[in-house]
Amino acid sequence: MSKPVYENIPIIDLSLFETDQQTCVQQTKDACENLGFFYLKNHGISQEKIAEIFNIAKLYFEQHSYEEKMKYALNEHYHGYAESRKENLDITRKNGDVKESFTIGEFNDKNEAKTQILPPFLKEKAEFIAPFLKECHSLCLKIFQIFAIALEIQQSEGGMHWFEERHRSDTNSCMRFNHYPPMDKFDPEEIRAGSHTDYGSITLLFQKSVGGLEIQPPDTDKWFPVPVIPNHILINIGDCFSFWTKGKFKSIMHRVSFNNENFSLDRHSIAYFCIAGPDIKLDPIPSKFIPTNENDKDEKILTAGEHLMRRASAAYGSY
Ligand SMILES: O=C(O)CCC(=O)C(=O)O
Ligand SMILES: [Fe+2]
Repeated sequence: MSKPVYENIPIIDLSLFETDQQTCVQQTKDACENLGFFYLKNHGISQEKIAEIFNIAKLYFEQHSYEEKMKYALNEHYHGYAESRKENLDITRKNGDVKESFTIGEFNDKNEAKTQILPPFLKEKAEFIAPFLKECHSLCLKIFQIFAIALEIQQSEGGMHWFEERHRSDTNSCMRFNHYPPMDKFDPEEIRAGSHTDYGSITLLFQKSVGGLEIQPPDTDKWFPVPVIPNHILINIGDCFSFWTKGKFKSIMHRVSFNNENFSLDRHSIAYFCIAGPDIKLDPIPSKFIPTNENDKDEKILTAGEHLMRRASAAYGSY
């Protein structure tokens, strides 16, 4: 029997930002404080482009041998190809995740990859992939405006542009194609993506037909399925927002598991990880909602780059 669907994942209509900003901001604030996950509709990225990026990812995985893929294995930025079991998102588990992935970093204005050498197949598609990444990034910047308004960051501190400024250029943002191959038999000991929180600021997750994503809402030890809703992007808060808001915005555990219905099916997903510049500090933001106290001064403040590298190296081991 399938598990009940968690019914409280909010759906935010981004067109409200233009027509009823107050409602949009309040709904988003509630979503970030309660669950840290929400669906976005009317987000402005066309379904045709999303279908095309899934198509590119699928062809990349299908049309290249293991040896060919490994020529572009993960580099020092953790960009590139990661074979099945390479990543182990839940470091308490023995076996790695049953998935292969390809991570693409930022492009320059000439649509050239800045952080890696792309395999010829993806390089040929850069005219499509680079603007798609930029569109994802612009959507994230718009979401950050909503967050800054929600947190009432003072004009003198940067106001609604506070988070945007920290994600302007030369960030560690990246897009990851995930391919979860089918299993011959259902084995409850295996997992497609171990339980984890995301390391960056926010993640845009594009899901497609086959589900399996589950979340663990705050203060529970239960897992709830996150259904795929066509034409909606799933947004989740990453660790950096939890640091910036002292836990007010939730970065919650999620995983992709096998179940009796999906173990024999191929699964594809695409994540855009929006990550701040490497030197951006993760200290509490100037907001009346985030109290500061004397002890804050004694705490070692991480940068976004330090946090990312710690978590990525734990999950991937050596590159
Ligand atoms: O594939 C998915 O649905 C989720 C993947 C995920 O959580 C991640 O890559 O951080
Ligand atoms: Fe994740």
